[in-house]
Amino acid sequence: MSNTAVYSTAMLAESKAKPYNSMNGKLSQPLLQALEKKGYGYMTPVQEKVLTQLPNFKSDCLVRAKTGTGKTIAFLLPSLHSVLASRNGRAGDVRILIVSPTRELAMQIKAECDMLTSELRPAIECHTAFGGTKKDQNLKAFLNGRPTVLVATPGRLNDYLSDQYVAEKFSNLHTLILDEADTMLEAGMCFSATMPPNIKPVLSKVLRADHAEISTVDLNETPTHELVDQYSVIIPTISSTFSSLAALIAQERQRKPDALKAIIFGTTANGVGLMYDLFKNLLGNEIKVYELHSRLSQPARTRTTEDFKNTASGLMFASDVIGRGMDFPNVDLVIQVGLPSNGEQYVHRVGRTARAGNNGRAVIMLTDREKYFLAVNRHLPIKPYTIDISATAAQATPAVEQAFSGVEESAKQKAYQAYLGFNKSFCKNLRIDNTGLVTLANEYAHAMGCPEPPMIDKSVVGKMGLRGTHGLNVGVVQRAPGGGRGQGGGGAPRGGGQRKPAQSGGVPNGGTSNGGPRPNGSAGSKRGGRQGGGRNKQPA
Ligand SMILES: Nc1ncnc2c1ncn2[C@@H]1O[C@H](COP(=O)(O)OP(=O)(O)OP(=O)(O)O)[C@@H](O)[C@H]1O
Repeated sequence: MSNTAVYSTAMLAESKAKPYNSMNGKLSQPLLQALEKKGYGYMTPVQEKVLTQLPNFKSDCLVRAKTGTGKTIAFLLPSLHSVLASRNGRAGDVRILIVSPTRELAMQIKAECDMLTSELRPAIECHTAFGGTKKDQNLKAFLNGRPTVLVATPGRLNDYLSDQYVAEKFSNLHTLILDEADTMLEAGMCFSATMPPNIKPVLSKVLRADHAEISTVDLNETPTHELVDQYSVIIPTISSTFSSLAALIAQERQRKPDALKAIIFGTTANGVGLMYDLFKNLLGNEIKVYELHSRLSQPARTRTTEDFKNTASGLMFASDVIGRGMDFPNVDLVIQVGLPSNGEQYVHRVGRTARAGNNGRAVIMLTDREKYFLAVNRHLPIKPYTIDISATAAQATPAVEQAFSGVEESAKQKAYQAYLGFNKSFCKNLRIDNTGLVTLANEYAHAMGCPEPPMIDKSVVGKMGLRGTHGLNVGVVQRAPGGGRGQGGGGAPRGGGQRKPAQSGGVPNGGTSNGGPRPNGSAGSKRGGRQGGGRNKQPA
């Protein structure tokens, strides 16, 4: 399903975009036929520039264009065309390697590639390789098949390349594409909406010195889309987060009572899981509520991605596994709760709405302490939210408290721990010391309805550098078998949070691996597929 063809074709035609049929004879005919079948009659600006301004389709190239403007097709078309035109290399070799920062984006790129190659006879194969899936099965299909195109995430790609036999299949590589290159290079052709200056020196290792540079973004212009109205809501303290979010969602739902489709980003996977639990209790009878983050099993992530792509309305609570590149049709609204890691992350999240020419809205909700983000990122077109939601937030408090009484204590414990871990790295910006951080986290716990601060395992406290900090409830956290998240779903407290004497020293099952300042951080598994912690290399 796609919202884009109808809009884009009309809008692109109106804006005098170049029609794809002008590429007859220059681009492989079956590729053009596939575009026509899909209803993509005109090039988006980035596609036009890549297809008409590159010295040739084999040129190294750095491309920068705003989010949601069709970069995927812009890199797939020239690389597919030139591989089809060259046709040398052994059958079964990978000719185009696309490195993607997340699994969800890898699957989306494969879908776009399959669409473009659907008219080719014989067909060419596009494979994926990413974590959370059965490696042996994927590898067998990869080795026995003819994976002309491979879309991979860095960890699994590294696995493949470290096996010499498997690496052989890459020896005739024609094109390397780094999608979302700025994240990829923290870790051919490079494509991104943002390009922080510290990435530039690394680019010279990937691209030839004479590489082409294509940008559809004025360098002084903000990379967010002009079609997104962006607002900030400043709340006095963290303790009103949940009631303010409830009030904000209620306010935004009034704009589209029957069919709001929104993504709500949180800062950590477990914090997102908690918001999902809360809002499922609060609004689950009125609107579909989804969660997507790294603590879910891969099948659950894949299913939710598909469901949310296809739904007309719903609230998706998400971490940065879908912060970049993901194309969910018709998202009306993006809400960010808490600090994004930086301005680029803010921009990419906002880019999940107003895609392919649709309008969208974005709201960032920050506490008074966190509002420095707006000053630091003054170039972003964020205006104060036009409606004062403080009164409705106060009215929403009893319902939020009631909904929290049905949320598992272990979910609150994990969200609390993740909050500490995430904000530890922002202490300086927030102008707080360790005691101040714990005070904030305890306010957050209070807002979740915890009568006292949830217990933190003493080893986690050590890893976070919070040993001896006043206000922490330190002990040895025991997880229920299987990682501490129950299988049932009835909301009864279980799992984490049982107290044992701190000196007993037993390392809890899976509870200690994410204590540091990395976003999205503590362990657990959950009904509906939330997983045990620590092993996931994916962001968020
Ligand atoms: N020429 C076109 N005509 C109509 N729709 C198009 C065209 N090109 C791309 N689209 C559609 O526009 C949407 C956005 O494209 P895409 O996901 O490639 O954006 P992007 O620039 O990579 O965004 P991001 O920076 O967020 O990764 C997709 O649904 C895609 O299929």
